[in-house]
Amino acid sequence: MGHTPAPDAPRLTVIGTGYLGATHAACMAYLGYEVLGVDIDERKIAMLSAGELPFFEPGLPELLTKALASGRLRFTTSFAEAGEFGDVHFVCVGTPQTAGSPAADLTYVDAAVAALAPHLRRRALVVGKSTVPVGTASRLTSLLRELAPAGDEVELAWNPEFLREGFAVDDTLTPDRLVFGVASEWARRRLRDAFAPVIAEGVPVKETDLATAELVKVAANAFLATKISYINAMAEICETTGADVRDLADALAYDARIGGRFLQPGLGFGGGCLPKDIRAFAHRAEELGVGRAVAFLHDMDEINHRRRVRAVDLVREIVGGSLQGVRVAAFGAAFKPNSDDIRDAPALAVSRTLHRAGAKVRIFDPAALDNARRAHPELGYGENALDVARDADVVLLLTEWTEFREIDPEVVGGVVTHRRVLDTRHALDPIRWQAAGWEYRALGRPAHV
Ligand SMILES: NC(=O)c1ccc[n+]([C@@H]2O[C@H](COP(=O)([O-])OP(=O)(O)OC[C@H]3O[C@@H](n4cnc5c(N)ncnc54)[C@H](O)[C@@H]3O)[C@@H](O)[C@H]2O)c1
Ligand SMILES: O=c1ccn([C@@H]2O[C@H](COP(=O)(O)OP(=O)(O)O[C@H]3O[C@H](CO)[C@@H](O)[C@H](O)[C@H]3O)[C@@H](O)[C@H]2O)c(=O)[nH]1
Repeated sequence: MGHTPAPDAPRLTVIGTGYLGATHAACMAYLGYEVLGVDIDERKIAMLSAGELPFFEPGLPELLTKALASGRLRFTTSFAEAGEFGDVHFVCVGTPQTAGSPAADLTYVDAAVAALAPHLRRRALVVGKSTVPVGTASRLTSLLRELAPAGDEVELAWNPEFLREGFAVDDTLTPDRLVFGVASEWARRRLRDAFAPVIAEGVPVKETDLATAELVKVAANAFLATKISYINAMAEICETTGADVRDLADALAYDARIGGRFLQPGLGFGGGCLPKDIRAFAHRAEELGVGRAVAFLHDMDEINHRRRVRAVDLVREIVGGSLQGVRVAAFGAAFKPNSDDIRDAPALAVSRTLHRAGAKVRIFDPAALDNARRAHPELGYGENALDVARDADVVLLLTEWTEFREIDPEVVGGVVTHRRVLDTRHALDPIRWQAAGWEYRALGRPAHV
């Protein structure tokens, strides 16, 4: 904790202490600020106060411990305490997809602002970090001014967050950029005060209006989702022409204008962000009468979904027909490696479909096993990769954890019934697996690879 707070540094609250908020709170305390984390979930607050992280994120437990020990980080469920304590309040609550609709569910954001506002009795800045449909900030500004005793003294800004799970600490301490959506010079300066140590490291700051800041976030996620779906669309073409999407992607990536990042073909995107964000963006554009501008996002969503369908079809092909009674070893449940997050996880979607088709699926994941078990008790689970591979008719690599990449095909081969593997993430070395007598298949690659 080598950072010294500036004497006039604002005191921060972080409302919503999930993947984003807990990371933000611990990192800001690490950077020298006095921080109060606020959540309505008492269990979460008790855990965080005791230095226990309620989710898996590399590097964050250590940072949380240090931040608590410094005395600069505390947690509470009291909005009165938050209003009394904070000069700058970051709103980090969830904005999931609404059940039965593509729209973002804004009830948590509205509730958080409505709970905080009555306790804002002096000049304060409320900063939205949650991902929201454009126009939300303008609506929340009116709500704040109506409910806050300090009235016009309370301002709203938008500071969208771009961190990736698995890299959340680094992405928070050294982000690619900061985006500040502000409506006044005072708000602009206050936000700069709240990020002074990050800005001092040379991180670029883009200052803009509230609507643009809201849009930057969904535009970025829509672009990333489109890039992934683009290469997966090419995988579909490869599958019908006998071409190899792995070689295609590698060849495209040499062109610096295209680049190889987010061009990994495979089972497609999942998680608590990209899927729901592209749906909410398309929906919001339709509400605004400009749906045609981003109508392609519906196609991106469908391409993404078809990868999951294709993976199941390929399992059928590999086992030669019916899935009834087929024993499947599923390596992975999390939506990506280095995370325990199973929100819209492609891996679990495939396992669930196979289970519904009569297969006997057993899953192992290094971090997401408990979450998967809780959410899908109907599926089978094992304590390690070898355990779930025992007597399997086919092995599926669904989440590309390093542990799975490095697994010895000879050792796995010793416990399965049939040496057949489907690599949905292009994470295994086909030559090594084939040399060990495995029939190796991968999405978007010809059977002989
Ligand atoms: N997870 C990420 O990597 C990430 C990255 C960038 C942006 N975002 C965005 O950040 C937001 C939060 O995402 P998350 O993944 O951290 O979600 P999450 O579900 O992990 O956390 C949300 C937290 O908000 C709390 N909460 C709900 N209502 C509340 C209220 N009224 N008052 C106080 N707390 C309340 C919940 O109890 C929960 O702890 C979303 O808008 C998401 O799109 C997430
Ligand atoms: O080339 C690729 C890259 C990613 N994925 C998949 O795409 C999903 C999303 O991956 P990633 O973007 O790394 O994870 P998130 O933590 O969801 O982060 C995204 O969503 C966050 C929440 O909005 C943003 O802050 C981040 O910038 C944005 O990358 C995962 O299922 C990956 O397996 C691919 O299939 N191919």
